[in-house]
Amino acid sequence: MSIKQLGFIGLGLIGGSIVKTTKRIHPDIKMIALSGHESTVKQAYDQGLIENDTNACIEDFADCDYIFLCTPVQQNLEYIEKLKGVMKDSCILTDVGSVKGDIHQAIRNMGLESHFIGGHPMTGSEKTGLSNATAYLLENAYYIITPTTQTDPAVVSEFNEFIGSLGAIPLVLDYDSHDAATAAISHLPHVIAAALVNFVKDSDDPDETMKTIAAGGFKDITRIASSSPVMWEEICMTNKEKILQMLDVYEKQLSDIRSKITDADASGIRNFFQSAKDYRDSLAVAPKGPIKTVFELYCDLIDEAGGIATIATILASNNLSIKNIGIIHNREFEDGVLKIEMYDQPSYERTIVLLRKYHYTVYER
Ligand SMILES: NC(=O)C1=CN([C@@H]2O[C@H](COP(=O)(O)OP(=O)(O)OC[C@H]3O[C@@H](n4cnc5c(N)ncnc54)[C@H](O)[C@@H]3O)[C@@H](O)[C@H]2O)C=CC1
Ligand SMILES: O=C(O)C(=O)Cc1ccc(O)cc1
Repeated sequence: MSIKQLGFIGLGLIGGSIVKTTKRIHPDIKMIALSGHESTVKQAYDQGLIENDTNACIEDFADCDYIFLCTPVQQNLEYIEKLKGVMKDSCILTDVGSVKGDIHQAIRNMGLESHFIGGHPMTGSEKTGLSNATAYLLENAYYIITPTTQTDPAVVSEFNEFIGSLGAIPLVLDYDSHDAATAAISHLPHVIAAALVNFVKDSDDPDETMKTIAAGGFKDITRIASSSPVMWEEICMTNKEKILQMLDVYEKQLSDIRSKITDADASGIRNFFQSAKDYRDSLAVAPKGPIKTVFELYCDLIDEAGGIATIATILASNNLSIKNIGIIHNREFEDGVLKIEMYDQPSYERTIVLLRKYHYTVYER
């Protein structure tokens, strides 16, 4: 399918980032949008991103090839019925919501299964709004895709291709596995971060000693507590069962370490931290299983003529073939960094050792 027009309902951090990325990579694709605040639509128009300068009405979405629902998850559900009578036959409705079970249920209720592919970019931040959206937010992020049983595989493949063209890594999962996995690695951590912040707030003294001395560790683990309360309210309301299951298991973990501390079980305590450290340290290593493995590293480029050529020569003279190389700017390396992709794990590891030997700063991801 050649994509001519995309529609966006919601133009915040995620919707805005997809629009900005699409504009960067596919400048000929036309985009229209409606948003909670009309001023956001005007801003996007002024930035040359979308065609409309005031909120689009639902009927305007009739010519779209894909419509992206990019509002908080419960709001997304409300647009399905409105769009049903408007979408053209070949249109695919998709969403970026953090929970997939509810929207799949709503799609089934509406009889729209052959017209829907769920989506969830595993990237973002605690910030909100179009002003924080970037044309690089999706870069190298897994983008989970949850087709229905009735989505034509060819249509899923085209959608995967489009998502891949934006620099993200499409990964197909069923919606139930998605909701279980995200409850563990995203929803529960947000609950824990907020609980920890509330705990410190309630425990602090009138001089706010805890707040004053809070160091990097506390700030690292609680950054996501600054996320949108509306968004997290809606996620907890729609993934309730799975979040509760994960909370039960997590409470058991807390109670286990509590017992070890009570019993002064030194080796038990050490094992608790060692096992967490080993697993946490392994997160940087390339993923296993069905998840696509990408052997990418990032390297600060010395600001001089021939900087890339020097690195390419070092690698070539050591028989290391580069799969892909280029300067990128993304959310993590805003000032730009050299991204080098290798073909396999051994050459990835040798490249790191070699570049460090030549005093380059190398980041493993
Ligand atoms: N924030 C993050 O890091 C991530 C968020 N998501 C999902 O993306 C979706 C959007 O989140 P963000 O972009 O972060 O939020 P945001 O707060 O930055 O943007 C939300 C957008 O939806 C609009 N909106 C809200 N209610 C609306 C309504 N009833 N009608 C029309 N527009 C409405 C707002 O005006 C705004 O443009 C959510 O479903 C969230 O679960 C997915 C991945 C990461
Ligand atoms: O800020 C972070 O690190 C996040 O975890 C962002 C995030 C929030 C919600 C999602 O569904 C996916 C990613």
